[in-house]
Amino acid sequence: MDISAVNALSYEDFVNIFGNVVEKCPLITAAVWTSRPFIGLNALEAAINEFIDALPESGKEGILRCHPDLAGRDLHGGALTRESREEQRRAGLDALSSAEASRMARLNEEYKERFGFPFVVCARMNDKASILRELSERCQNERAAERARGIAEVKKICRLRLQGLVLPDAPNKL
Ligand SMILES: NC(=O)N[C@H]1NC(=O)NC1=O
Repeated sequence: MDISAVNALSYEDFVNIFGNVVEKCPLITAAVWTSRPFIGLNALEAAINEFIDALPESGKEGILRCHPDLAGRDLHGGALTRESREEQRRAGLDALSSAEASRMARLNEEYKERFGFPFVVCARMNDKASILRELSERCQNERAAERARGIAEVKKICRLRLQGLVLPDAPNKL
């Protein structure tokens, strides 16, 4: 779909198509519909990022809490969104050894216990080894730094999901 097709969508269709670019947060999509017309994919992404940045810290934590654990119960129970399942599969998280799976589960719990929100990382820019390493390192951070880091990862996930739905902006004709 190109950007003019995106701009022509009703809000119902817009939310149906883009409602999960931020995991389980269709409210964000519904809010940015008002900012149409978008001049391109980057403008749509910028509107989403601005909305997120304007939220109070509790709202940002709320976004993080909408994310499923990586390699967690939802992956094994088949309860993930289509997008999350595909991202976790590509990173190899559906094929962990039992040692890797128990390490991931233990670190995820430790992280949630410490911060009160789940560990979020852009799985498509990682593999299982880098995810485990990062999870272990980030458990040592301060809460505010982790909140900001998690939101930065949400934005990366969002960009890749948007790119899967919208054609890239045409290069500038100078
Ligand atoms: N917890 C977490 O990072 N989940 C997300 N990461 C990602 O790439 N897809 C997700 O659902």
